Amino acid sequence: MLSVRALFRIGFLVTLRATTVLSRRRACPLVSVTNSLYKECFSGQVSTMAQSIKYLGQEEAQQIDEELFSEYGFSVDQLMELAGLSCATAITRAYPTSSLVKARPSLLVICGPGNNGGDGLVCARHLKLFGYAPTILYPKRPNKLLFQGLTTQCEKMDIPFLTEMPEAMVVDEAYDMVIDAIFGFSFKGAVREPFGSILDVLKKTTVPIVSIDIPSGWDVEQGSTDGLQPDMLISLTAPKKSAKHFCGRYHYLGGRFVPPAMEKKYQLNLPPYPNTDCVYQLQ
Ligand SMILES: NC(=O)C1=CN([C@@H]2O[C@H](COP(=O)(O)OP(=O)(O)OC[C@H]3O[C@@H](n4cnc5c(N)ncnc54)[C@H](O)[C@@H]3O)[C@@H](O)[C@H]2O)[C@@H](O)CC1
Ligand SMILES: [K+]
Repeated sequence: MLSVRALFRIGFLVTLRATTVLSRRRACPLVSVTNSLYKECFSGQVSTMAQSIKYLGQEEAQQIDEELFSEYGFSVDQLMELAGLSCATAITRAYPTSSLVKARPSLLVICGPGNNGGDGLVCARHLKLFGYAPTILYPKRPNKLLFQGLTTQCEKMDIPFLTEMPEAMVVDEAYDMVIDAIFGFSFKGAVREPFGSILDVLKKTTVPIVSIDIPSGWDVEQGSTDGLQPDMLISLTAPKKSAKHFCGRYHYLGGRFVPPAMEKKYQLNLPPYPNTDCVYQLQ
């Protein structure tokens, strides 16, 4: 026989899971998003601030990226470290370990073949340092020292790497959430394998999905009508146009590395990051 206390605990866990699922499955008519709906998504005090930020198109995002390296002298690994750290920080704010339902705070980090995937590797490493138990799926690894180094760092931190994508039911059973670091602002066209199958599985899962920079598979500017519906989006540098179609619970800005001259040139209107914080909650 179950004690009254045990019944209460089961009831609490079921309600918590149902709330998460409902929030993930919340109807969001992406194609017909209008300005007023957008305002609804961005309700509350921060909405005024959020609306003044510039939403970048794909080419502009790539131009800024290129300029950070060519004109401002940054290196990729420098910015990737800051981007990944801000992602791990934002995740810790939105989902503190104490709020997670599994006995271990288990996260599945799925990394893609470009720099978005690199952000995912850095994020996983910091999440491990913050007390989470990340596992990484990294099916297409670029043959570059930067990514080999990031992979070694994770291996040396005892972060396990999966060899294949588990089924949706297994993901829901084993993990508290999925970090989507598959594609960022350079994504274009129809999704190629193995990522098409991975995204199909993700669409069937019910645990919250956290997307880094862009929900993977979404058009960078237009969003997607039948794509992922992440619970959290972490925009890096500045949100991209597709972020206007994001209807999850949490939207953070990260990547506090934009020099003021560049912010002015592109009229980014970034919000004031509080104190020394590397993230800003937009929603
Ligand atoms: N300037 C910035 O703001 C910074 C950007 N960073 C990250 O870098 C990301 C952009 O990185 P990248 O330019 O490497 O691009 P992505 O990481 O968006 O992806 C490029 C990779 O995806 C593949 N790909 C593109 N379309 C595909 C499709 N339809 N099917 C299958 N594969 C496809 C490409 O072949 C390439 O290997 C940003 O979104 C952000 O996450 C950070 O690392 C550092 C700072
Ligand atoms: K992503």
